[in-house]
Amino acid sequence: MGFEQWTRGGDVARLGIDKEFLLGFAALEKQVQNRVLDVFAKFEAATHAGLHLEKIGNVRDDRFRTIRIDRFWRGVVLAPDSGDTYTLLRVLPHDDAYAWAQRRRVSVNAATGRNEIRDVVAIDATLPELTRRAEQAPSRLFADVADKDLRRLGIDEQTLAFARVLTDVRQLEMARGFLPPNQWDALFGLAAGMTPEEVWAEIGAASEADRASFDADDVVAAVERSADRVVLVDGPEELLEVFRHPFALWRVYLHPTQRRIAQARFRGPARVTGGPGTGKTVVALHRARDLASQGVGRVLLTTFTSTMCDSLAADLDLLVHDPLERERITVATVNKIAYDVFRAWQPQPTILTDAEERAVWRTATRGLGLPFSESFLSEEWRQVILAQEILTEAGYQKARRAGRGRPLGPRQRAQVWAAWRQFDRELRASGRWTHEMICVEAARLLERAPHRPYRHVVIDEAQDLSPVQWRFLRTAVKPGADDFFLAGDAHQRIYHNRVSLRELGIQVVGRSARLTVNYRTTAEILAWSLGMLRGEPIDDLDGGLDSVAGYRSELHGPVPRLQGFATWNDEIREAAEQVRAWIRAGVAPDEIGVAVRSNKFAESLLPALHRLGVPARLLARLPEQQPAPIERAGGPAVAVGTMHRMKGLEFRCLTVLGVGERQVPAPGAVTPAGEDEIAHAQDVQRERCLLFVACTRAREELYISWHGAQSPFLAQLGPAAVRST
Ligand SMILES: Nc1ncnc2c1ncn2[C@@H]1O[C@H](COP(=O)(O)OP(=O)(O)OP(=O)(O)O)[C@@H](O)[C@H]1O
Repeated sequence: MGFEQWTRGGDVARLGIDKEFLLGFAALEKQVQNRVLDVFAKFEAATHAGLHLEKIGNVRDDRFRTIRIDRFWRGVVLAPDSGDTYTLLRVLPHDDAYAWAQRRRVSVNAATGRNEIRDVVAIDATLPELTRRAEQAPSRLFADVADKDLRRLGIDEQTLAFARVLTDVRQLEMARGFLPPNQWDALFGLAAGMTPEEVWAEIGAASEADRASFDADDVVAAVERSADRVVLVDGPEELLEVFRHPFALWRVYLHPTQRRIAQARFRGPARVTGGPGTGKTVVALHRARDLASQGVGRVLLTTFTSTMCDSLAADLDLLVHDPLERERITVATVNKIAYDVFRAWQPQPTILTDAEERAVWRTATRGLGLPFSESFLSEEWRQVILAQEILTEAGYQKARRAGRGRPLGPRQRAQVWAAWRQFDRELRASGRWTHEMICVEAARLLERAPHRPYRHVVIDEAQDLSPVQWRFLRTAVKPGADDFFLAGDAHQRIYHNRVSLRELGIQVVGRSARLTVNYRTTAEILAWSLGMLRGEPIDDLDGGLDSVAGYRSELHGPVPRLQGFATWNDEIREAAEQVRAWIRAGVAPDEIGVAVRSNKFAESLLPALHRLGVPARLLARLPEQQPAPIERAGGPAVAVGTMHRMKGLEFRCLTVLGVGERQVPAPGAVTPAGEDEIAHAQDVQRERCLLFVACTRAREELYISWHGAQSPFLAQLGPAAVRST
């Protein structure tokens, strides 16, 4: 074994840090982590004469080196043939580090130009057995894909030979650890039913002209193109910054599609869609930073609950280091921004609670003897009168009521208008306001103001904003390039709001991208949860229908466990047992969530879990769309909350309780079919989406139970581990 001195005439080197290195680093004990930092900070500065890279004997690729961390640990480093860009690949125990490097080879992907490392020994060892099985199998996994398409997607000769003998997607999944990663991604996309064109776009394949410039031996150029896997740092401070939050991979490594959208320049409003856990929030955060770094004007990063805003702000603090850039970004709920604008005009508005609002509608209908419920009137006001900014009865008589179901004749419209006038008078007389009225007023104020407060607005969970919130935001930003950026998923709509972006003057046509790779949830939980939505016609906010096709996860774990019980108490007992089992298995209590449909269930659950020895805290009860502080009782505790409260959160393990026929869909949240068929169908769909949202908060394990008969949403689902007690 030879030694290579690290000092190179005082040149300052650049270090690349591979995603796997950072993950390995995160798992080390603090003391060893400090040693790693020490070694590489010095390595980076190229001043420590005693440091050396060690060549490895018996290798398939002589660009691998090891570096000593301490007696036990070694780093594996990719050294360039020339130049000073070294990439930290792995941190492993001594013998494993050598074995790892001896089995592998680096190459440059022909489609993406990025670096790929494959386990040559594993590929060679697996191929004969797969070939033997393929000869007996009736069909092959990629029988329908031509060689030329595979090659265009960057599949090289060794991987092609391997792909051709695959007969089952499970074989491909098992090969994930040893095939070159970009090529594996391309094959996995094809196996998931994507067309070669879709895969081509998703892997971030380069244009023909760029491909021609790729040099298969130039691993340094390839490292520079590998931003999804390797982050390049230029000094010890940058190195320290990356190592400071080793679990937050999303800060440094983005999927090529995520990066493209986060950094793109758009002529007008743009949006990113995608299933749960595909990194839409991550894209919104990176985009907010990117826009702030342009220095063109203020950026608003917003969503509809303050719990989610708190988490956006915390993540933004991790992501943005430049105080000037951070200062340019405001993170606040839409209601809070509107409220601030409003207060400049009227300092102390009194806000109506939900219960008070219902009482005012009740008084209006009773006083006028009208045949409408409070909830019907309140929705008619929000979804039609406010949404279309209707100011006169004549305007309301002519208004389109798309999606409102129950038809209203001229006489009934006159009655609704009378009720609304009464409601409005009552509120004005008592000086009270709803959030919607504040938004409307704030929008009027901004329209008259000489300047718009923001240059860019980035909206997360856009599917749940109400029409008046959209109108307010429209007035908060000057129309133009990069004015709006929306992140959202119509399948996760859990409130009543249905909007047409086009009608609101927010045109995203041609500036929309979709993410499909789920980073949060295992394939087992995702596939099962998606089953709930299959066939549901979900509108995409833009006059079309959204689809769940192509959503997939590369993570694996157990299938969701489902169990029915005779009583609620039996359910709670088993849930407590499940939670204790997770804690015994090493899951921290605050990485566990318990979701239920109603506040009533959540509140009864908390003391019961305490009695059964489970440390638990409540995601506090507050009116919807209000801040949700977490009640803390000291120490890490399991989070108990309603399905609504689960939005924007994620847990390693999750149980969803009370998914019975009488609880989900919640009878009080569904308009009876006899009263209004369209409203009924919409309400049922929203309840279905709510259960979907709750289930997709689970990262590794999902346990669902009910008492009595199970929810009809579960009854239609495919195989999972179901038991009945
Ligand atoms: N490029 C990435 N690398 C590593 N982790 C990522 C990446 N992108 C997203 N994640 C992680 O995946 C999880 C889901 O991301 P995020 O919350 O942005 O998804 P989302 O699409 O907004 O989800 P949902 O719609 O369900 O709220 C988070 O834990 C996030 O850190």
